[in-house]
Formats: sequence, C-alpha cells, structure tokens
Amino acid sequence: MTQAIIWTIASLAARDNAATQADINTINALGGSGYHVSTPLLSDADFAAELAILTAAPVASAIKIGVIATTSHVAILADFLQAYKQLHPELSVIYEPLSISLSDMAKAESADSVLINTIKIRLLPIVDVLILPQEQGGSDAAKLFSATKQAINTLLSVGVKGVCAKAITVNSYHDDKQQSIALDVYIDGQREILLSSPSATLTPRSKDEHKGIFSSALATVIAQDYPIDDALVVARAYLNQTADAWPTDRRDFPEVVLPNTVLGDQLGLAPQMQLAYDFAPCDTNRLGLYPVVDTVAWLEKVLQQGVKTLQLRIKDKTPAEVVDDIKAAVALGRQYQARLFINDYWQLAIDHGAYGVHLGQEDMLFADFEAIKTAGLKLGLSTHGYYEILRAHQIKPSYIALGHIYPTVTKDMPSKPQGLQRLQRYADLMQDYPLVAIGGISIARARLVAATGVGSVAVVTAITRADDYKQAIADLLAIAEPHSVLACAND
Ligand SMILES: Cc1ncc(COP(=O)(O)OP(=O)(O)O)c(N)n1
Ligand SMILES: Cc1ncsc1CCOP(=O)(O)O
Ligand SMILES: [Mg+2]
Repeated sequence: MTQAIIWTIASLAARDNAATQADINTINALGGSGYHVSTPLLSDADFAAELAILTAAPVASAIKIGVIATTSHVAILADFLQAYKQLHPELSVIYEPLSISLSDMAKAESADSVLINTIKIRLLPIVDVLILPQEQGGSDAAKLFSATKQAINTLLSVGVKGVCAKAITVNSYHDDKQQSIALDVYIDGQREILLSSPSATLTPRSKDEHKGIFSSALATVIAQDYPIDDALVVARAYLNQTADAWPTDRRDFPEVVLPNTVLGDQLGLAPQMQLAYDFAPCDTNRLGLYPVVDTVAWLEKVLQQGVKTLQLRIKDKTPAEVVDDIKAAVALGRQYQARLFINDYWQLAIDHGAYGVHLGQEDMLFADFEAIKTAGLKLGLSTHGYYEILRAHQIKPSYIALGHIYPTVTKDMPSKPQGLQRLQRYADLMQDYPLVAIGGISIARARLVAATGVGSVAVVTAITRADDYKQAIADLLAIAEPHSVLACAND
C-alpha cells in the first residue's frame, strides 16, 4: 500500500521547532509521509516560492495548515490552495490556526479583525475541517454547548465545510463523582458529532493541544481515506495515548455522547424515549457462520446443513406481508435450536419470540430499543467504521456487525468497502465483543476474514449463489467454526 502524503503549511514567525517536530512525529506515527513549509516568517515572494516548490513534492491527499501570520500570506495561500484543489479535487484541507479561538473566529468584529476577516473571506471557503479551541469555560454545560453550536453554525455559513471545537472542558458526573470531561464538537452540513474523553486521563500529548497535533493527526487519518467521523475518533485517541503509533487501546478512545445519558442530558440533547442500553448477551462470543437469507425456504435449507446462527432479511414489504414468514422462521429457529435474527421487523420479532433482531444504527431513531431490551431479545447492530463502532459500544448491543468488508452485489452501500486492514483494527479494538464481519465475503476471503479474530462471518451470495450451496456451507462452516466442525466429525 502506498503511503498517504500530508503537507503541513505554516508561516508563523519563528514557529517553534517543537511544533514542527510534533507534526512530523504525528504524521509518521499514524502511517503517513509529510512535507513541510514551516519556516520563519518569509517575505510574500518567498512564501509563494516555497509553496510553488511544494508542487514538486508527491501529490498531497491532505494539507494541514497551521498558523498563517499575515493577511498577505493568507491571500497567497488561498490562491495556491484554490489552484491545487482544482487539480486535485479529492484533497482535504485541515486548518488549525491555534491562536484564534472559536468565539473570536465567529465574532463579526474582533481585536485582530483584519487578519480574521481575510481568513474568513479567502481561506475558510477552501477549508474542509476548521479546528478551533472553545475558550469559554463555565459550569453550565448546556449553555456552553449551545454557544459552541451557534458559533460553529456562523462559521459554516461563511463556507467552511466542517468545524470542530476541540477539547472543551465540561464538568460532568460519572459514577456519582464529578469529573472533568474534554468534549470535541464537530458539525458540518450533515452531522453533529460529540465525543467525550475524561480529562483525568489526558496525557502530556493532549496537554500539548496548542502544538497542533490534533490537526496533524486528523489530516493523516483523512489522507488514508477514513471518513471524517472515524478520523476525529482516531485523532482524539492518538492525543489521549502516549504511544507514537496508531491507537489500539480502547481506553484511549473517546466516547460518543448519546441522548438519555448523564452527559447527554447535561448538554441538553433531546431525549429519545425509546433508546435503551445494555442488551441481553448472546450465548456465545463466537457466532460462527451466519447466513443472511430472504426466504423461509432458504432458512430451512441452511438449517438442515447445521447452521446455528442465521438471519431472515426481507426488504421493502409491509409487516402484514411478512408476518407469516416471521412466524415460520421463528418456529424453524426453535426446531433447529438456532439463533434466528430478524432484520428490520423488530416488532414482529418481539411478538413472535425470535432469538434476536438485527438493526442499522439509523434505526435508533425509529425502533423501540426499550421494547426489544425488555422482551429479552438479542440486538445486533450494523456499523461502518470506528465512530459507529464506538457509538454501538455505548448502547452495548448483543453483537456488533462490521461492514462492508469487500464490494458487495447484494446491497447498494453508501460507504466504501473497509478492507482487511480496517477489519483487523476493529477486531483488535473490540475483541471482547461478539463481532460479525459482512459484505462480499466469498469462501476464499472467509479464511482471511476469520484470521482477523472476528467470531462470525455473515454471507448472502457465497451461499445463495453458490453452484453447490451444501458444499459452500460445509466449506464456510469449516472456516468459521473449525472447532464445532471438528467436534461433529469426532461424534
Ligand atoms: C449481520 C448483518 N450485518 C449487517 C446487516 C445490515 O443491516 P442494516 O444496516 O440494517 O441494512 P439492511 O440489511 O436492513 O439493508 C445485516 N442485515 N446483517
Ligand atoms: C446486508 C448487507 N449489509 C452490509 S453488506 C450486506 C450484504 C452482504 O451480502 P454478500 O455476502 O452477498 O456480499
Ligand atoms: Mg436493516
């Protein structure tokens, strides 16, 4: 795999070497390769010449901009970035001006208004993620959060694509103890992301926020094609840890702030009456081969081949149209003592006593999680990356599905396939959970998937489109459940 290229650009007079070194260390630690323009304050002509030299460097996937000290440098940089972005539309620009706070940047007029106004007019419309400290502290978390959101929305209206107000200190309660929380708030046109890290665990690195490590980390992760929500999570985990490496310890990862939690209530997140936490555990952490099929006839065929975990996934029908299938599916699941999950139709799954329900995260808005939990059904949740995995972890479902790993013909996916390296990272991070990998898993790929340590491999077409489905199931069982296949052979 080729290394992601990240450029860092800053024009601060006598920018301290420690900050430049911190950029380089961060980019290298997270697997990128960096090119820097961060010299002591240059004349306009020299700054433009330095930028021009950068174009001879390998093409950047992300550019991190630090302090730009003069209005003329801001204008030169804006012209340069505009031209470079036209040539390379995939480029992401991450800007952490360090010395400017969120409220100063959002204010109509501020002490340093000529510089800030130039930044707003010239630079921000080219920026993908703007990172600012929110300096207002205060004991009223809801007020602080609302002021933060207001300031961010003002900046979004200037044309920047996304804004992250980072490491806001909030006093919260955990296990009845007051605790200081560092909150990252990210908002763009589509989403609002709220991450919390207990300040008590903040390492010397996160106390060095002023050196711009967060933006270097974010740029490096984005340059490796992670979406913004995942990049925010990994960048924060990197700051929370001491190791100079990709973060792997879950204790360093931030928590996703959800409604109906102590912090969520404190911030004034609208309560979701039906959200619930902590679902019944599955009877095993290794769910094994997990066929996902769309008819009762297929359920019966796979059960006859010894499958013990399976899902009925019927799309786009009314509950009245599927109720008989669900009843028949539940009866079959019981007859074969198998774990039968129902996709989507959670109410019918409850009504007819299925083993569990499989839902997507967007279903949190519509499904009655409380009713699923109260009925004792297991809950499987889909995820598509770090952020969603951590959000699922807050809810503590019975298993977490990780997808899609490879391109799939079964479903139109809005996200990109994750590939094996990411799957390995998720499997290592969440090894105490029952994990299910799904998406484009053929028999040949199933070996590689199982080798990551996930306890379950979910497939559709590897079985339903196999020339010989019985053989396909036997092969997949041998890969996904080698111990039980051996045990059967020895019976
Ligand atoms: C085991 C497993 N993983 C993921 C999915 C996808 O579920 P969802 O996100 O709800 O999408 P649809 O299947 O409803 O299209 C799944 N069904 N099973
Ligand atoms: C339902 C679903 N969710 C993510 S990928 C997928 C389809 C998996 O099907 P296949 O195994 O044929 O790629
Ligand atoms: Mg679904």
